[in-house]
Amino acid sequence: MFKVLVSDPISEDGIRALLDSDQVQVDQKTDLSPEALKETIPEYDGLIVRSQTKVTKEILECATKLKVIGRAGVGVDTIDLEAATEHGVIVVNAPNGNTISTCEHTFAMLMASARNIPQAHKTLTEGNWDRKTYKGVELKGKTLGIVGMGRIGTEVSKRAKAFQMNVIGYDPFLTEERASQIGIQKGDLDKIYENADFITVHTPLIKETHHLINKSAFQKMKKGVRIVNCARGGIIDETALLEAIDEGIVARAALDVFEEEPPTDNPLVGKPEVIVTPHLGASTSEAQLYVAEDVSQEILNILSDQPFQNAVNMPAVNDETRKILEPYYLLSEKLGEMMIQLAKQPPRHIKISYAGTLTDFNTELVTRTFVKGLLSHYLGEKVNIVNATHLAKQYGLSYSVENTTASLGYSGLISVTLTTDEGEYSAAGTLFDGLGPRIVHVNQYTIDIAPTDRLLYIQHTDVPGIIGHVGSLLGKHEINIATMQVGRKQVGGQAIMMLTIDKALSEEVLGELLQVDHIHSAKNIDL
Ligand SMILES: NC(=O)C1=CN([C@@H]2O[C@H](COP(=O)(O)OP(=O)(O)OC[C@H]3O[C@@H](n4cnc5c(N)ncnc54)[C@H](O)[C@@H]3O)[C@@H](O)[C@H]2O)C=CC1
Ligand SMILES: O=C(O)CCC(=O)C(=O)O
Repeated sequence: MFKVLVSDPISEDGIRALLDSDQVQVDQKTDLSPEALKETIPEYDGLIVRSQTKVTKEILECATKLKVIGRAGVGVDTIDLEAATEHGVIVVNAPNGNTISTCEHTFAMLMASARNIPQAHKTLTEGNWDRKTYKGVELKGKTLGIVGMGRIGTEVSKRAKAFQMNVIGYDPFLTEERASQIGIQKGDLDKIYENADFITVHTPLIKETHHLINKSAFQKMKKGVRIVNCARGGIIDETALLEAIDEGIVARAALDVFEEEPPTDNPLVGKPEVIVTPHLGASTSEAQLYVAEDVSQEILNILSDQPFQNAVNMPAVNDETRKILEPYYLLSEKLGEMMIQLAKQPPRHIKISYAGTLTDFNTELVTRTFVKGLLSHYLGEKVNIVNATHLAKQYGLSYSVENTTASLGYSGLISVTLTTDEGEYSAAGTLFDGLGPRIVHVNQYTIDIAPTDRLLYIQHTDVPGIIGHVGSLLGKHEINIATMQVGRKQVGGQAIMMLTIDKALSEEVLGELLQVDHIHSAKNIDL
């Protein structure tokens, strides 16, 4: 039975799939302090949060069983992603469920700022009938600048078009073609600042977007611009915004989000030119239902080892690709385990080449599985496909991946080279129809062996009688040989022998083997 903790208020109907599952016990504890969360988190396999719970490094360090964090929303800036990845915890979000609600809230803020609705409401409820102060502006014919043309930005642009606004969008991924499909102009920040009567931001809060709208940006804007932020506090520099309002550059600001939430002593809150809402963009019944349904389903999928879509620290693989690649996961993991045991020094670099049909797919998970196999031999269960490449980096182990045409006649081939300070180790594997994974090259010798539990790897000179010696020595020690493969590059030259055996050789037996003339090394390989 898996245990999932819901630590923020989430739609109960939305988590129905989890509540009804007989594989999962759900605990809803929405008033935990960070200390209390640290104490309780070790019990849980899954955690569902909105933006209230801050999933910090310290909490993740205590989360010894945690496999997945579900963010019922888009922004994952309240989760320490690096720490989650390091601890092998998959983070999934619900990127689509609150798009419309947030877009509609943005539009409500835009219109409220055009017509001074909250300010007018306030004066009237205070007993004043003031029609002069609150003269507004029309949207029709005005220019709206949208910074961030992702899901929400795009929906905002559609609604702005319906209001007959001119829209200029800026996004590093916005092409001319897409802009013209949506019916907007593609611009850059300067074009937006120069032309926009309204500006709305819809980017994530990341290093590049922190204080994206700053003092110098405000200096370039049209006098009387109205600005909306329903994305994240911190995209707009609040100090610079305050100055720009005081200087008369910004006529109105409408903010749903703040650098500090809830805002304390924030001079923007209460300023007559500023409309504020307490991070309500996604607060509709519909959005809360959708995001809770989406993360619940993802959590169920992850806990039951089914495909999932919205991991932010893992690549998504569709069902069809997964079916094709799944057998290669086992092969690549075994290759990784084998190669780390073959290497005599710590690896510095891994080069993975994919050939044949594998080049048609996103093989990132195959790569991660290889790295997992390689690391887990020494690091054990703490390594998984979420943190494998991250951990590799921590150990100074770099990797590169390439697609090649050198499939050597196999339908799909994975070739790997490990570089160490004292040389390279290589291996390649494929899938044989009906036979499953096979290792077909080791250190440039051609062989054909299934990566089963226990292998014996021998390097020797190609002379008559070696196979007999090995066979009788293992027989003497009652070690059964299941299969044996010999690979050589030329007659009488260096050769390798790989055996599938039923039990590992003790140090003594390995020692005896090394006494045999022409045997240079022998090694148990545990897979
Ligand atoms: N107020 C609220 O309650 C809610 C806020 N949000 C926030 O809204 C924001 C946008 O959400 P979505 O549209 O779903 O995300 P999205 O990922 O679909 O779109 C974000 C876009 O920003 C673009 N971008 C990144 N850096 C940029 C830069 N420097 N300049 C211009 N564009 C840049 C990206 O290319 C991407 O297209 C996020 O920060 C999210 O957390 C989302 C839902 C609710
Ligand atoms: O959970 C919420 O209401 C916040 C939503 C949000 O900001 C997001 O999805 O990024």
